[in-house]
Amino acid sequence: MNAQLDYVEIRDLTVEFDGFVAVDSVDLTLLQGRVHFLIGPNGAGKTTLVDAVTGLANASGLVRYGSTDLLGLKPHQVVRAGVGRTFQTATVFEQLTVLQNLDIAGGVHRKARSMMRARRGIPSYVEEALDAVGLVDLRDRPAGVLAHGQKQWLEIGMLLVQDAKVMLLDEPVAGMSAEEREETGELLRRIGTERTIAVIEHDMDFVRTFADVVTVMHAGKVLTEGTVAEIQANQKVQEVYLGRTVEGATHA
Ligand SMILES: Nc1ncnc2c1ncn2[C@@H]1O[C@H](COP(=O)(O)OP(=O)(O)OP(=O)(O)O)[C@@H](O)[C@H]1O
Repeated sequence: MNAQLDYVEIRDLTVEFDGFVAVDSVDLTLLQGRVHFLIGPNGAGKTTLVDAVTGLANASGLVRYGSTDLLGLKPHQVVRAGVGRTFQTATVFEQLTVLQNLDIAGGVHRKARSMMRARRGIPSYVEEALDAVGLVDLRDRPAGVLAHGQKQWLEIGMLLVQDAKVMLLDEPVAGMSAEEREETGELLRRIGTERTIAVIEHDMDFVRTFADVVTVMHAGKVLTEGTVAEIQANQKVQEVYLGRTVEGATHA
C-alpha cells in the first residue's frame, strides 16, 4: 500500500495579545509517522501555538490539515476535522468511570460509529483505546481516583476514540514516574506510526529518548529544527537554555 502521508502545514502563524507577539511568524510542518517535539524555555509560545491550531487563540497565517484550513474554526470543528489535543492539566470527568469518559469522547463521531458497536455493548473502538492506553483493568473506576499518569493516558485514549489523526500533547509526562514516562513514550511510538503527533515537553531525557524531530522555539519564533543530536550541538539552542539557567540562578 502506498498510502499518502498525512501532515499539518503551519505557515506564518502569528498570535498577538494586546500588541504582545506570543507566536511570531512560525513555519512548521508536522509529518505523520514521526513523533515531533516542541521545546523551548518558559514563555516561548509553545502552548499558544497549539491553542492557535486548535481554535483556542485568535491567530493569523495558515494552518492546513488535508484540505482544511484550521484557522478560524471553532474548537469542536477542529476536533471534527481530526485534530485533538491534551492540556497540561488533565481534563477528564472525575466522577465518571474511565469507560464513560471514553464513551463521551466517542460521541464526536457517534453517527458513523454506532454501526460498528460490538454486541456486548462496548463499542469496539472504545475497547481498542482502553487496550492501547493500558487501562483495561481500570475501566470501571471513576477517573478521579486514577493516578496522574493514568489520567494523561485516559486523555490520550479519549483522543483515540475521537479518531484524532493529529494529536497535540501538552507536557504529557510532567509529574510522571520514570516508568510511566517510559510507557508513555512507547505508547506515543505505537500510535504515532499512523498519526501526526506533536508533543510540548520540558523533560529533556524524554525528548532524547523518543523524539524523531525537535523544533526549538524561543520568544515566539522557531529557533531551529532537527534531530536530537543536531539540536544538542546547536550553539543558539545552548545559548537560549544557558540564558534561562543563568537568569533562573540569578532570581533564586
Ligand atoms: N491569554 C494571554 N494573554 C496575554 N498573554 C498571554 C496569554 N497566553 C499566553 N500569553 C503569553 O504568551 C507568551 C507565550 O506563552 P506560552 O504559554 O505559549 O509559552 P510556553 O512556551 O507554552 O511556556 P511554558 O513552557 O511555560 O508552558 C508568554 O509570555 C505568556 O505570558
